[in-house]
Amino acid sequence: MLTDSASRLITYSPAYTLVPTYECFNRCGYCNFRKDPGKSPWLELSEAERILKTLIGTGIREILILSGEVHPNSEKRTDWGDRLYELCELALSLGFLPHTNAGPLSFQEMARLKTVNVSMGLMVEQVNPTLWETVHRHAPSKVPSVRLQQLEWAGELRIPFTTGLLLGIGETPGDRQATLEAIGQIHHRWGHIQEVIIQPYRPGTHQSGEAPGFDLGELPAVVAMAREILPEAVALQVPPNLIEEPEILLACLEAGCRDLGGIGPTDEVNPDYPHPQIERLTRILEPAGWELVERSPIYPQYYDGLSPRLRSHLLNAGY
Ligand SMILES: O=c1nc2n(C[C@H](O)[C@H](O)[C@H](O)CO)c3cc(O)ccc3cc-2c(=O)[nH]1
Ligand SMILES: C[C@H]1O[C@@H](n2cnc3c(N)ncnc32)[C@H](O)[C@@H]1O
Ligand code: MET
Ligand code: SF4
Repeated sequence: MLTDSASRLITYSPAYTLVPTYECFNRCGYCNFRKDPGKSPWLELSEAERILKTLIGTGIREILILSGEVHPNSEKRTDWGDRLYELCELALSLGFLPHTNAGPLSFQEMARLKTVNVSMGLMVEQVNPTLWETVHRHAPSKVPSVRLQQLEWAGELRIPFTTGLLLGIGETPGDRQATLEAIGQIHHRWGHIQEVIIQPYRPGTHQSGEAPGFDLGELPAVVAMAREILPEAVALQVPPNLIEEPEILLACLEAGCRDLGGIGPTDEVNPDYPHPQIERLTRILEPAGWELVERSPIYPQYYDGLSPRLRSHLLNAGY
């Protein structure tokens, strides 16, 4: 049977995650990534350079800068912002394409990081404020209005943006719909949301609290709802390392998911769930008629909006 090859492409970004610091003043109950403030030495530029140089020629092109958060009022906040910027600048200078997710930023911090990132991101998680009484009880960064404000500012700044939902943290199906609608409204205003991650919470071995959990069998239906609510131009992403069952992954693709996110040596957020190898994913997808292809951390429709400098870095990286 001849399939329309264009519609059967699934994208992913060969990525490596650099962590400026694991310290975070928030304590999301489901987080296996965070360390207490002061307990995680910041990544030195010399160490980052050593790591990045080992990645040259390996096919990795995205550098995900994923960070714990220094409190906005902390006297270390400026140094933290500087370190984020310098790590992005270093990655660019070595031929990589940075994508930063460092939690909520001030407008100025975001504007500055825009100059050294081809795209950025932040999960909305959920817009249900009652999660503040449970998993987000000690996480001021997770107040829904704070997260949505970030998406607005990213739109105003014309930053190609990745966001998403975290499922299984106590939300109702209605909350999921409301979160998707909120993201859709902001995209309608600014047109900058390149992709929405539909992320199932999975328990790890380092988290501080519990979360209700999510039945992975429900994931395709949430993907289908997201496809229904969000404009076609907004790609849907699911994390293959958190979906061990090939049947569920394939059902998510049938439901409209077209992207598998950044795939690389380690999932720093969920270290208990290593990313699958591309060969294994190909073995799962191809018999079902899907072709797995590489993409850059910025989706093609946003290339023209890049600064000339970032555009040249994108071209030099082979996109
Ligand atoms: O390996 C991971 N990559 C994660 N990424 C990386 C993401 O898949 C890629 O950086 C983007 O698709 C851009 O290529 C995130 C990026 C964001 O902007 C926001 C949230 C995430 C979450 C994860 C994650 O849990 N694990
Ligand atoms: C980087 C993103 O990873 C998600 N995240 C944080 N902890 C977990 C977990 N245990 N399982 C799945 N996703 C998680 C959050 O949505 C965060 O914003
Ligand atoms: N701390 C940020 C957030 O929760 C970055 C991802 S979590 C490691 O949005
Ligand atoms: S999810 Fe992000 S904000 Fe929450 S504790 Fe972990 S690192 Fe901090």
